[in-house]
This record gives sequence, C-alpha cells and structure tokens, in this order.
Amino acid sequence: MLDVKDINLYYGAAQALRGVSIAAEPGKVTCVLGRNGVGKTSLLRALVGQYPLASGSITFDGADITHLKPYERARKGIGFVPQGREIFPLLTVEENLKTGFGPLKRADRSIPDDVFSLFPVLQSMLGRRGGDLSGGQQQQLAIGRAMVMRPKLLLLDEPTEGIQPSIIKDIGRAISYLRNLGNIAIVLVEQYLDFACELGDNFAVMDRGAVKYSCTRANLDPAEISRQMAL
Ligand SMILES: Nc1ncnc2c1ncn2[C@@H]1O[C@H](COP(=O)(O)OP(=O)(O)OP(=O)(O)O)[C@@H](O)[C@H]1O
Repeated sequence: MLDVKDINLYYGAAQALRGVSIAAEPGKVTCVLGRNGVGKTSLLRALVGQYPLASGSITFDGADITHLKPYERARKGIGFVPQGREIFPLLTVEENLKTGFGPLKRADRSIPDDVFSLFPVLQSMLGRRGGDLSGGQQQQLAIGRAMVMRPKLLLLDEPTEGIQPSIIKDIGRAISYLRNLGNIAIVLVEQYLDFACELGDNFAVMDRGAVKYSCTRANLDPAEISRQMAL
C-alpha cells in the first residue's frame, strides 16, 4: 500500500535522506527509529510532500504519488501527526478537529465517535483553546485531528516526546486500536524504544539519512535495535 523506493532528499547541499526504502501495510505499524538528526522527520515530510525528492519514488494505494502536492496526498488519505503537534493555539479544540475536514467531501465532514472514545478529554474540552491544553492533551488533539480525515496511511512523528506516562499509555492504546481496525497503515517515528517495540510489526533503524538495520516483529531483538540506535 505504501512503497517508498530509494529516495534521496537534500536541503541545499546537505543530503538528509540517502537511498531510503520502506514499506507500510494496512493493519500494521512500521516503526522508524534512530537518534536525533538522522533523518526521521525528513522522511515523514517527504512522504507528505512538504519537501521534493531529488530521486526515488513513492507509491501509495497503487498510484505513483512522488510528485503530488501535500493537499493531493491528504485527499488520497495520508494523515500526519507532526513532531511538536502543530495544533492551532487560538482555535478551540473543536475547531482544531474540524481542520481535519479539509480533504473530505462535504457529506463526510463529521468528527468520528472513536476520537472521543479514545480521548474523552477532547470531548470535555471542546470549547477550550488549543493553546490552553497540556502537551499531552495537545498530542491527543493532534492524533484526533488526523483521525478526522479518515486516513488510510497515518504518519506519527515522535508522539511520546515530552509526554507524561499516563498519556503515553492512552496514545499507545489509540495506535493499537487504529492498527486493529485493519484498514489503516501506520508509520511511527520514535526514539522511545519500549513504546515502539510494544506496537511495531516492522522496524527500521536510521543513521545519517539511511536505513541501516531492519527487522520484523518475528525476529525482533530489542537489545540489537538499541545497539543499532547507539552506534
Ligand atoms: N529545513 C531544513 N533545512 C536544512 N537542514 C535541515 C532541515 N530540516 C532538517 N535538517 C537537517 O537534516 C538532518 C535530518 O533532520 P531530521 O529532522 O529529519 O532528523 P530526525 O531524525 O527527525 O531528528 P529529530 O529526532 O531531532 O527530529 C539534520 O542534520 C537536520 O539538521
């Protein structure tokens, strides 16, 4: 469903992605791991179309989307929960959720009930401004907003970063729930290894812009992943 082949991305003269290939399938979580600055965020931003590739290809749902604009990819069902959440601080929680309507047809513009069953706090704070929420609540809002557009592919950039343990549990439950629906492919960028190991079906460790180690859940060895991340 998502097939990324040999992509290269540059910021000016600096190469951020070097021949990266990864795949994602519905009902599965693909984890991308690695230290700060190895290119994980660049990979997700390349997938949503925020940066053009120098070479390589991205196929999604049977179509070549390598040269599509970000809004065209969103319409095809690519949802993104960015690092730092990027919620709108002056809009209410409800208005933030409704920004997820953008790629949807008018008839489909409703907030799905499971957003509130997974994150009840959002229901109780619908009228509050996004900027008044705690970091953990903002993260839940960012995931809820991505769910509103009914993604077929959900990209999450370090959703546990700076979040308290009880909310990390809620976020883990939400990701499991979305995986178990069976029709959403999930790419999870993480540095929190235990969290990734609990949720992941496939794993890729990046270093200096390249995937240098990968494995599946069947041959997962967390100690080896940890060693690869530390090298
Ligand atoms: N807009 C940009 N312009 C120039 N260089 C950039 C830009 N964004 C990222 N970089 C550089 O590209 C490299 C990869 O950064 P990237 O943010 O993709 O890594 P990361 O693995 O996501 O790290 P982090 O965990 O800190 O988010 C880094 O050296 C970074 O400094």
